Amino acid sequence: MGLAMTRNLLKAGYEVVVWNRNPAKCEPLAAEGAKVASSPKEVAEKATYTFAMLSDPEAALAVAEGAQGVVAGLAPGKGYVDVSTVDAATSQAVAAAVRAKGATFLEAPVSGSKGPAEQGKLIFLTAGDQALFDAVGPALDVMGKAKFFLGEEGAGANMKLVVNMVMGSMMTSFAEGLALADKVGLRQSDLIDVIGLGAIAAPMFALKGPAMAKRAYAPAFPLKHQQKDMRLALALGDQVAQPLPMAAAANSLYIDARAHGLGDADFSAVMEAVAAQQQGEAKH
Ligand SMILES: NC(=O)C1=CN([C@@H]2O[C@H](COP(=O)(O)OP(=O)(O)OC[C@H]3O[C@@H](n4cnc5c(N)ncnc54)[C@H](OP(=O)(O)O)[C@@H]3O)[C@@H](O)[C@H]2O)C=CC1
Ligand SMILES: O=CC(=O)O
Repeated sequence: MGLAMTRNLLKAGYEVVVWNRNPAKCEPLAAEGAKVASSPKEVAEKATYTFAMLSDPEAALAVAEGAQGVVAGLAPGKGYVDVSTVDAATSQAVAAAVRAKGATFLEAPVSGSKGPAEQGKLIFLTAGDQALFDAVGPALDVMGKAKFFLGEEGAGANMKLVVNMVMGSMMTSFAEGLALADKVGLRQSDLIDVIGLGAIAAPMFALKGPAMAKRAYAPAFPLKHQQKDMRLALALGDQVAQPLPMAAAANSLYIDARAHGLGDADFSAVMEAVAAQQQGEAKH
């Protein structure tokens, strides 16, 4: 995600300084004009606005608050925009550390996958310092097709988790539908067409369905990240005493798929966990 988003900033003429834990991943961006820093701290020292796109809460905290982290390089007049999908508590902790340095903070998780990231069509779900939202608005417009400012930090993270909880449950339901159709002798391609013509049509089903029918899962949104989002959404439900039985059932399928080595496959590979359950039943 970070690679595609940075490419769009470079194409739009922004001067960009990049860092990645595995430095080899910076090489294509360096070839396209980005400068490479040796730490997140150096990025924050060199840039006015620092963006982070990281896997999970642990990574977000390490990169923000580590000895060579972003916060160490911040100063008044600078801003930090974290576009990773994390929970509200992580975002709030980072916001406090950023503000203690006199800088501003915006959480801005994105909806939309690898394709929208490449096409500059992400949806930003932001919250935090509105002045920073206004300042980086033109850059968000380069990377995305829409941006929402939702209030205090935590609101963007919560919105993202709710959206991805719905998406994750939709995907498991779709996988079960494909499996059931196949078991009763229906063509999965017919099911995809029928769903696509009716009120439950969704771009996700049209995009992922044909590959799922072939049991092919080239990664766009890694399954391990979808499972992380289900886990964080369920924790959010616990915090506010909102039962989420559908999401809990879906999460157990993602956990199953992860345990079977599918964490780096696309999240549609949850189909394999559904299929494995079918085979398990057949043996009994
Ligand atoms: N892919 C998608 O379709 C979408 C993803 N997202 C969210 O965006 C985020 C990134 O997703 P994506 O790009 O797909 O994920 P990747 O797994 O491809 O990238 C994760 C990034 O986090 C870095 N990282 C992980 N742990 C650490 C750490 N401890 N310290 C420093 N860096 C670390 C990785 O570095 P390294 O390269 O060194 O491993 C890598 O740069 C996730 O939060 C995901 O949920 C949101 C919308 C869509
Ligand atoms: O977080 C994933 C997405 O597709 O959005």
